[in-house]
Amino acid sequence: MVVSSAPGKVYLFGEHAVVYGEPAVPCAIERRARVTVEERDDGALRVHSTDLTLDGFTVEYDGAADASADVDVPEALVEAAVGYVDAAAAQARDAADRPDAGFDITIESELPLGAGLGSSAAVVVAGIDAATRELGVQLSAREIADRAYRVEYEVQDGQASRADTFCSAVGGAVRVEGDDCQPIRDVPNLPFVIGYDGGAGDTGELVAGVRRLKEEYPFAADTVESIGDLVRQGERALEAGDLEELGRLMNFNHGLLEALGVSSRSLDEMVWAARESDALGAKLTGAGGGGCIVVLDETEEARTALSYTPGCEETFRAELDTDGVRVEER
Ligand SMILES: Nc1ncnc2c1ncn2[C@@H]1O[C@H](COP(=O)(O)OP(=O)(O)O)[C@@H](O)[C@H]1O
Ligand SMILES: C[C@@](O)(CCOP(=O)(O)O)CC(=O)O
Ligand SMILES: [Mg+2]
Repeated sequence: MVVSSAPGKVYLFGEHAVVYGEPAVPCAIERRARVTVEERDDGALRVHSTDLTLDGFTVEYDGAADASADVDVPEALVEAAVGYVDAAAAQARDAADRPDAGFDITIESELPLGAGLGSSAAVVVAGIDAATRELGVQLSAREIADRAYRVEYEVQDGQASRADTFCSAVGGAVRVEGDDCQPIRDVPNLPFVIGYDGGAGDTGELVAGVRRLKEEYPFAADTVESIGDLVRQGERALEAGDLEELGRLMNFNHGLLEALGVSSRSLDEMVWAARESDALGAKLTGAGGGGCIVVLDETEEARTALSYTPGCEETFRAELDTDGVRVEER
C-alpha cells in the first residue's frame, strides 16, 4: 500500500489564456488530496472517495462503461470523478509496463471540487505517484506532471494546459508557458485569502466557451493576449516583491476574465467585497463559473468582509505550499 499527497493551487495570474500558449503563474497551497493505492490481484479497479461533495461514493468496475456507484450520488458526478481516476490508473499501468494491474484507490481531499483550486490535478498527480510506486516504479516530479497533464488533456476533451498539474507536482509558485514549465524561486510571502461560494464550474465547458468567443471576436482574442501581457508584468512585480502592484494586476486580471464570460455573480460579489475591504487585490481562480476567488490581503479585513457577503460560504487563509507531490505512507 502507498499513500501519496499533492497540493491544490490558486492562480495568481493567467488561467484560461494559458490554454492558448500565454504564460500563467499558479501557486501551490497548503491544501491537499491524499490518494491511497493498493494493488489488486484480479485486475479490477475499485475507487472509493470520501469527499465527493456529497457523501462520498464507492465504485467498482472493470472498465469505465460499467461504472456504478453504491450510494446515491448523481451519476454524472461519479462518471466525472471516475474519468480522472481511471485515466490516472492507466498512466500508472503504462509507466510500470503492467497493462493488467488492478488497484484499490481511496481518495481523501481537502479541496472543494470544480472550484478553481485544482482538485482534479491534485487527485491525478497524487494518484499517479501512489499507483506507480505501488507497482515498484518511481517517477520524477516532472514525469508525474507530464503524465497528469495527459490525463487532464484527455478528460477535458483536448483543452488543458500544463499549469495545474505541473504546479501540483512540484509545489511552490511556477511559471507555465506552453510546454515550458519552470519553478519560480525567491517568491515573497503572499498573503492569500480564499473566498468560496460553495459552487462549482465545469472546466471543460468554460474553456470551450472562451475558445468560441475567441474564434468569433478578434477583440476576445486580443483579451487573451492582454492577459499574457499582464502576466509578464505580474512576473516583474513578483520578482520585485511589490505586493501592491501584484494586487492591482490581480484586479485587472479579474476584469479581463469577466470580459471573457467566466465569472459569475457570486464570484463578482466576493471580489467586490474584498476590494471594498481595501485588500491589495482579488480575482477568481481557475476555470470560474462559480467556486473560489483568491485575495491578496495582509490584514483580517477581507476575511471579515467576505464572512458578511451573502454569496460567500467559506473563507480561509492559504499558505504557499513549497512541497509538491510526496509520499505520506508506504
Ligand atoms: N475527492 C475527489 N474524489 C474523486 N474525484 C475528484 C475528487 N476531487 C476532484 N475530483 C475530480 O476532479 C473534478 C473537478 O476538476 P475540475 O473541474 O478541473 O475542477 P478543479 O480542478 O478546479 O477542482 C471532479 O469532477 C472529479 O472528477
Ligand atoms: C481554465 C484553466 O486554465 C484552469 C482550470 O483550473 P481549475 O481546474 O478550475 O482549477 C484550464 C487549464 O489550464 O487547463
Ligand atoms: Mg481542474
